[in-house]
Amino acid sequence: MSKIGYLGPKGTFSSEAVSLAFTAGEPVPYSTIPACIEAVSSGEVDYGVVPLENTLEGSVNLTIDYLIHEKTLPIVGEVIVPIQQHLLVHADFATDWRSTVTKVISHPHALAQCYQFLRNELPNAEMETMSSTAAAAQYIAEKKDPSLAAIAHHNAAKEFSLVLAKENIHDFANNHTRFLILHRQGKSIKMDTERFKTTFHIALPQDKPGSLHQVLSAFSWRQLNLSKIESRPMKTGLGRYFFIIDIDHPLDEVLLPGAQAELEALGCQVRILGSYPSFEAIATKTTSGI
Ligand SMILES: O=C(O)C(=O)C[C@]1(C(=O)O)C=C[C@@H](O)C=C1
Repeated sequence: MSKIGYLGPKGTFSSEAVSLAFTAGEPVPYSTIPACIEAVSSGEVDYGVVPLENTLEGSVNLTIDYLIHEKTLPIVGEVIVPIQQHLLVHADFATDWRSTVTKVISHPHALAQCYQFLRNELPNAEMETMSSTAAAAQYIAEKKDPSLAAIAHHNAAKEFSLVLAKENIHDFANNHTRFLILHRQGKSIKMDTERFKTTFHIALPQDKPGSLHQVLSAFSWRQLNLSKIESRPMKTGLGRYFFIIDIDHPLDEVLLPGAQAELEALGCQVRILGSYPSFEAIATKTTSGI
């Protein structure tokens, strides 16, 4: 049975992504995203599921940078998960949370996704970050303190016997996170989807005017649709960036190799990070409206 690493503990959105992407396998929790990527790289687990991008908060830079600068692993799939954030408190203090809660704990992305809610409903509460939403839930369950609340998935409430003091507290209804599935040898996985993507990592030649324009033309005249362009610092000096480009197309024998050859002829360094199925999950629990 395959082992699947994810950002734990049980009850995170990453663990939800694992159960949506895999019908079988043994999920293995890690306390950080780099630890999960390292476990895939060393062969401790077969697959890793890591968050990459959220519709409200943008990229998870830690994932991108670790994958590019530390351990480059093939991307073999992606799963897009609807994100519904809830305010969790200990069951003994479920009714008075508005007057008792002075600290809200969660993953930084989750706190940011609920910024307006926190400003309006708990304007004086302090925010504290933790490694994951479920780690925050576990912490407040252990502390059993009326001044503490966590923001997390409803599975975390179930896992740590907490109650949902307020449901669906994310500021915008269209809240989704993209998770990447990694495998050391690039072993592909089957997903129930028609959509395939290929991700290129591109380093432009230094200080050449119009290089980015030329890169984009290599895709545009081939009518290849790009679903994301991300620039991240190369960490070698100010103004030096690399690009991660997602193309809405599987790796074929003509179009993408042609685009790659054209980019290399322009002096770019190109790596294909993966060509993979993209599965979009639907919400498992209905929203009560925001
Ligand atoms: O803390 C979790 O539950 C995670 O899986 C991490 C994470 C993230 O990195 O953005 C994943 C999805 C949500 O956007 C909030 C947090």
